[in-house]
Amino acid sequence: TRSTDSFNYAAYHTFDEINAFIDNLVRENPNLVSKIQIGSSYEGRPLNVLKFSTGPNRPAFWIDTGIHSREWVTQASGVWFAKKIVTDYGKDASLTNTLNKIDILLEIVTNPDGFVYTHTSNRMWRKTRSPNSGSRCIGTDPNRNWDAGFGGPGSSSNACTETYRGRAAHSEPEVKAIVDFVKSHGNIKGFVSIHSYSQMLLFPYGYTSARAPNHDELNAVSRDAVNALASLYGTAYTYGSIITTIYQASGGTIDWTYDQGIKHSYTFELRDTGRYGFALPANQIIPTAEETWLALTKLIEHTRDN
Ligand SMILES: O=C(NO)N[C@H](Cc1ccccc1)C(=O)O
Ligand SMILES: [Zn+2]
Repeated sequence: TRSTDSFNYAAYHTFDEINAFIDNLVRENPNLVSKIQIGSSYEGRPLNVLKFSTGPNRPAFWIDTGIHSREWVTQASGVWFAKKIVTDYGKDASLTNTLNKIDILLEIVTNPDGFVYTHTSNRMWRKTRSPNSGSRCIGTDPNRNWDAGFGGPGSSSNACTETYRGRAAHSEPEVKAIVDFVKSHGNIKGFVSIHSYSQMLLFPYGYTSARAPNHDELNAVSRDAVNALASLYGTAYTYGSIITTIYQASGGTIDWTYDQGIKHSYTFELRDTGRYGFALPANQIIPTAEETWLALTKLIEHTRDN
């Protein structure tokens, strides 16, 4: 049997277990999956991206999970998405159509230093683990470190806060690696950064109340996506721009990708709405991943076809 067939998708896993899963998936699917190391974390861990591709020089759709390390249902969902893609290619018409036209790029452990820290030291760690000169406090919020309204309202200059933006835009190697990859790839058409929790589907902007030029398109696609998500287990999501739906936040991932020209940029906030929060029980991993995949499929199809 294939190792990734016996992997326990209904449990939370360590960084090493997820990296072993990644290598097994690549080995089992050499004609569909490859691993790209886009850089290294502050503490020297690999930043690994899975590439699902059936042909060269294609546009791509990016998904990242786990940029905030404590949001464990997101990395676990990323693992499930990876297995779903290799399972459904050649069987599901929509996914097969997608992968015959565009690539899917998936970074599962986007903040590995923080993720290891949540396993070893502090389950509630959110930020990176880089030191801050002049402070005893560790870490930068990787969802405030992007060069998009960087340093504006909705981020903190205090290294001891959860939303510390960092000494400069792209100061964090985990962020810089994605910035460099997006720029060098040059043909990423859709970008989704997955967080938990709140049950929301969000689109730009967070750093300004200005409407995104394609706001109506983003809103309509989000509506379709949350309706698809709810169709499975009835999980209710809200949706809208970051600043109107949650709060003002500067230096966020998808504001930067949007301003790079990636007009199909979204952020998910997965289950739940606060009962368990970041400590979502493992028995909700697969249901969460299944319903989220239905929404992701809508975003991917729209990007593929537009
Ligand atoms: O932390 C989370 N979710 O885990 N998201 C919030 C809200 C958010 C979402 C998307 C972009 C910017 C801001 C945050 O403070 O970063
Ligand atoms: Zn988050």
